[in-house]
Amino acid sequence: MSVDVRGLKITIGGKPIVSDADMTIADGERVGLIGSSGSGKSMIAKAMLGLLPLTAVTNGSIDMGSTEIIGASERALADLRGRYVGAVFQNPAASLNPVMTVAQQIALPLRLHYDLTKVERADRVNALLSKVGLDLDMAGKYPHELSGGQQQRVGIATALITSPRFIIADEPTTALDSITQRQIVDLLTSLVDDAGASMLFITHDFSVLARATTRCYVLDAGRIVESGPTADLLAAPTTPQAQRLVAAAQTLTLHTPKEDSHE
Ligand SMILES: Nc1ncnc2c1ncn2[C@@H]1O[C@H](COP(=O)(O)OP(=O)(O)OP(=O)(O)O)[C@@H](O)[C@H]1O
Repeated sequence: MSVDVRGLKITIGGKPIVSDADMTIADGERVGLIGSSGSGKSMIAKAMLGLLPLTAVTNGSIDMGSTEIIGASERALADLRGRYVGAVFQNPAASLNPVMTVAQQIALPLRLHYDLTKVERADRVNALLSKVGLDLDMAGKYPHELSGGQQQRVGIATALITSPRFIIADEPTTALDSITQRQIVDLLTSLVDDAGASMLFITHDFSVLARATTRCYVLDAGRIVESGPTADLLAAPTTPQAQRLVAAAQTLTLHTPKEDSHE
């Protein structure tokens, strides 16, 4: 699904959080949004999901597969989130429901938005468990019984269970160690590509960005200051803001060790 953001402006309590942001994500494209802490990345993600705080004033346009998000009804937004847009968040432990089993968690979007039998739901959950690399005996476990990497695999399965056309990944690997980061980035990108979906991948780490995306936007203090192919931006950033981020990333390079499992 394509996403077209035009002149997005978010203000909270009179304070500008995002100013005149323009972004496009083509159907099937993986695009990054990078910026330092507090630059407004999550606010853009929340605006796309229709989940901004009630105190936020939003202007501009977010066209998502021909649906205008800004000003859409709660019902339209819930339907869009449930069926067409999937989200993976930073802290899997906090975004999973602690009293739901893995299977219940993954099946929840299906229960809320689709009229399927219990058996059909279980079949889809089992298929997705294997796609995200979790054993079927994980289905009955609770989040606290899983490692951080396994929890994020459940988060990815929950985001993908309805076969969404657009995935928003908001710092999905920040809470993980570097080996697990690499596995989760590779898993997410391959599942998104297999599904032919598009993705916005938010991070403050250029090395993760290089692995996850082909094109990216640099956000600084709520403004998009640079954009282009991720490899070019990483090799030759032109704005001082992007140059600072790249320099910081060079000291925090993703490890590429030989061993495969560290969960
Ligand atoms: N609920 C809120 N009410 C008021 N201001 C908020 C709220 N949430 C975030 N902000 C402010 O909005 C700005 C952007 O925050 P945001 O979470 O989008 O940053 P970010 O780039 O995602 O940072 P990080 O990388 O640390 O997650 C910050 O100045 C933050 O203090």
